[in-house]
Amino acid sequence: MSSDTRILGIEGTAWAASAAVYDCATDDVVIESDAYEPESGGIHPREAAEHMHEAIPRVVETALEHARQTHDGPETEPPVDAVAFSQGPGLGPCLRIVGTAARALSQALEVPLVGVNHMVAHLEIGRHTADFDSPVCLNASGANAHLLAYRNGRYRVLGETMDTGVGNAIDKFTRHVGWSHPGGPKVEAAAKDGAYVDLPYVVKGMDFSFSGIMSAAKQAHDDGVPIEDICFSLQENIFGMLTEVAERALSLTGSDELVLGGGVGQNARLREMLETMCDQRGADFHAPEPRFLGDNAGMIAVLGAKMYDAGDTIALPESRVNPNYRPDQVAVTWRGESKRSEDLEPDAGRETGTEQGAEALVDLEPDAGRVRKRRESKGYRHPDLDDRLRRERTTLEARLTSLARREGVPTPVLSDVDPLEATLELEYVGATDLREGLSVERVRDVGRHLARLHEAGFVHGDPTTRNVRVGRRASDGSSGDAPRARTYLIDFGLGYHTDHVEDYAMDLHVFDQSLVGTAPNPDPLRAAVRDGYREVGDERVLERLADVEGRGRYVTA
Ligand SMILES: C[C@@H](O)[C@H](NC(=O)OP(=O)(O)OC[C@H]1O[C@@H](n2cnc3c(N)ncnc32)[C@H](O)[C@@H]1O)C(=O)O
Ligand SMILES: Nc1ncnc2c1ncn2[C@@H]1O[C@H](COP(=O)(O)OP(=O)(O)OP(=O)(O)O)[C@@H](O)[C@H]1O
Ligand SMILES: [Fe+2]
Repeated sequence: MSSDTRILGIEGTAWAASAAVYDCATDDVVIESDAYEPESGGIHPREAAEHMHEAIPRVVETALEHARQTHDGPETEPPVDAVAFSQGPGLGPCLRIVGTAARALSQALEVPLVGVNHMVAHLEIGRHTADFDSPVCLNASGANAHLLAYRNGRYRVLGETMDTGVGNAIDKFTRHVGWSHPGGPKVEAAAKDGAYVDLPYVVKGMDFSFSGIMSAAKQAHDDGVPIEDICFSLQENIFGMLTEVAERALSLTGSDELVLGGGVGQNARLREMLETMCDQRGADFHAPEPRFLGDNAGMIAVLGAKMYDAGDTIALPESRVNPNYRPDQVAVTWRGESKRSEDLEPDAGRETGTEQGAEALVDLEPDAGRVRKRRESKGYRHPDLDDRLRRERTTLEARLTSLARREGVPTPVLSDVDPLEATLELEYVGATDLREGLSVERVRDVGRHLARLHEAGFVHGDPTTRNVRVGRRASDGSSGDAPRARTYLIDFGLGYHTDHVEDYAMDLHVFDQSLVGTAPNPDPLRAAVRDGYREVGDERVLERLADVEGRGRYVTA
């Protein structure tokens, strides 16, 4: 940033009472923090609030003192241009103390207030320190875990945890085994001497869930499995899941930049996996220095400065805190024209040669009417897990692709499968991916197709706009009045049999998120998916979908 803006930032959403001064001219960030460490158990909201009450005035005073000393204007001038604070998400009692302190300071110093979304700050600090243009952001913090990408003035949630945040999941396990909070660093240390044991691994499109793996880990501990092995395997699976969905997000958006944010981002194994994944696919990876990863006011001050420079300040009546403030609720005012393009553009579809998906390399041979798909070994994954996933998914893809066609859903005909080599040979279908050919009619078809699968008792598992092929091949010579082109579902490797309404709703939710993440005007498309689904499927699934979407997952547990 080229301005000479100076901002005081205040953070206190859960455990870190923190204040910082950011000076745009020098790009210096000075942070003063005081951590709350629970005597036993996890974070108690009331105790955390008491900590904020005590520590916030102290850290703010230290930061302000620094601001005064480094201020070279007249003494009558305030030492900073604005006060930025974490407005949410976080623990209500903590947020209110921070909000009150920020309002008081802004009045005393006679400078404006800037209300910062803590999650957006976790990702903007990485974009700032990396100087990336339009990265995909993986936020791995205590109370949250999600993938975000910028599109049309907002950070869109491409994928997220379906239950607890990643740090909280780990902390609950360590509480179960009697270790003190926070557990993440202890798991990291114990994992150094561990060996791999099988644990659940759950991703659904770009969403994921930790409840299954955490119960299995607790059970393994109760059954006497060595703690080092559990810690090692927890890291391999949990971070493997996060890395896999991050790769899927890169593939879906066509971005070649990834940034990491959040307290769990301090974990060296997670960073190593993300780095390896990005290397393997030719993308750039950046993790900010550790002081910017865990909760800290530096990230609040830096984003506060960008917002202030964009004129994004708030009046007192708008300054109420919001414990459930979602990142996609923030109107992004501070991102000008980007160097490459306003929005992320997916890779243009190549119709011959080799296509790199998130999981596989696909050789396209449209003239021969076939494709060969090979699930490549992933260097970031533990070899045992890698073998297991590649085999399981290849077998499932073969089985469910055929099963779906028997249920009347267009899919490629399978000509060969080799689970050991993780390869498939399939019919070449469609003319382009749905991503390049979105229309209301086509997504309505997808709604019908998904309903047919669900009526037959299974889910696709990863129904994104890239996993739908549309249109005829040019050689079909179809024109104007010809029957409407078909809409094919491909890539069933994450599918599974289930009779749970929740799983069906999640399947729709995954498709919905891919529309929101990639379509310029998603709302009519989202309505059409539901219309198509309603024609064939069960209304209860749509009701559950509304429920899935309405769930406030941004609650510190
Ligand atoms: C809403 C806000 O209050 C919340 N903040 C938060 O959760 O604190 P954060 O500093 O981002 O993350 C703390 C988590 O980060 C984990 N953690 C810290 N060091 C770790 C390490 N080396 N390996 C794994 N986890 C680690 C801790 O166990 C803890 O669960 C959030 O951002 O979700
Ligand atoms: N049967 C097919 N006919 C035509 N094109 C195909 C076919 N299968 C795959 N493709 C093309 O290759 C791309 C990648 O294939 P696929 O989705 O199966 O791989 P993947 O690595 O599992 O991808 P991802 O996990 O990113 O969805 C598809 O988006 C599509 O463009
Ligand atoms: Fe955080």
